[in-house]
Amino acid sequence: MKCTMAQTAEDTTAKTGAYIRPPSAFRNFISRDQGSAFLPESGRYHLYISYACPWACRCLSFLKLKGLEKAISFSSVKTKWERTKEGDSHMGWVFPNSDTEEPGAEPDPLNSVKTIRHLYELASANYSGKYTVPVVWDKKLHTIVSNESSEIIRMLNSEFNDVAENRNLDLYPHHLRTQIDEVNEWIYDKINNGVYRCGFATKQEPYDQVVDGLYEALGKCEEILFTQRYLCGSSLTEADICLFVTLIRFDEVYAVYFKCNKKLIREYPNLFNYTKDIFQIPGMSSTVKMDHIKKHYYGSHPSLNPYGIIPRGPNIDFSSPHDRERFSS
Ligand SMILES: N[C@@H](CCC(=O)N[C@@H](CS)C(=O)NCC(=O)O)C(=O)O
Repeated sequence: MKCTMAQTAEDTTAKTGAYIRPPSAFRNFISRDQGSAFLPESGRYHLYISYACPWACRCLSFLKLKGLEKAISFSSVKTKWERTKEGDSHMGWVFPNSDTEEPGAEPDPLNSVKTIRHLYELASANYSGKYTVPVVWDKKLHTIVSNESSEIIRMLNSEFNDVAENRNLDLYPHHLRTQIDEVNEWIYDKINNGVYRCGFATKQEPYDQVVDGLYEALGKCEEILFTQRYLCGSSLTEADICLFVTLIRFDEVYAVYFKCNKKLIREYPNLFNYTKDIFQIPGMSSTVKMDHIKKHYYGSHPSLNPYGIIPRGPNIDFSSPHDRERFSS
């Protein structure tokens, strides 16, 4: 590690040149169980996201698909990382000063702080990890409940059913759990995190290793999606949302920015049509703000893109027709 305090993504590259993602620190679970410190009450929680961030957009997707917009508020930070404290070189997520400064981003509605870092400092005075989104904030106890997307999506899926408009939608159903866990594991390692490990590698060898694994895994997905509509069969599950957030960013950003250009998603017929299929599920397109995605990645890591130029293309139309209905009975 290059530094121990106020880390950003670029700081988490080991001496070997391989990018290592540190674990999340706030791991409480909102639960319906009696005696839980965090009960799933309507109006109690706020989800802080960045529309650019795939991990945060997993959570936003669950919030939308489950119909939790009235029960859980959410807001997005600005696209580009900025200085989070005077006299400190840390760069991170910041809130705009007004609703009009950057469309889609809002000033902090709860604590009137200027940065996500501030929220972490409010929640824990001696916090020394990364200041990441997503963050689930508890308005009642004035603290962070969780900053781990894989756990936040489980809470949104199962614990808020009393207040969810789509309470019958179960994206992690019992009979598919083993299969979803198994798929998630290699997709996370080789694809979701794989693109970052390609992009943030600082030596050729770790890049070569990861990029090969990434394309093996994409090939495997392409094969699975040749015979079935979704990763775990005929119904949408958590595994699909987790893959989607990476696929939707792939050709627009990762192919160029993270050097994942061996093959584009639009060159895989099944993966490309599948991405459009999920994008077109009601609620999902509102989780994709491509201007936020492009401005963030191309503008927030000066060591990867010193001039911050945003490539013009390819501007894919994910709302165009797809062929996935061929699997409907
Ligand atoms: N394990 C976390 C990872 C979240 C994460 O890495 N978020 C990135 C944005 S895509 C972030 O906020 N990075 C801030 C930084 O690196 O300082 C999760 O899945 O929730």
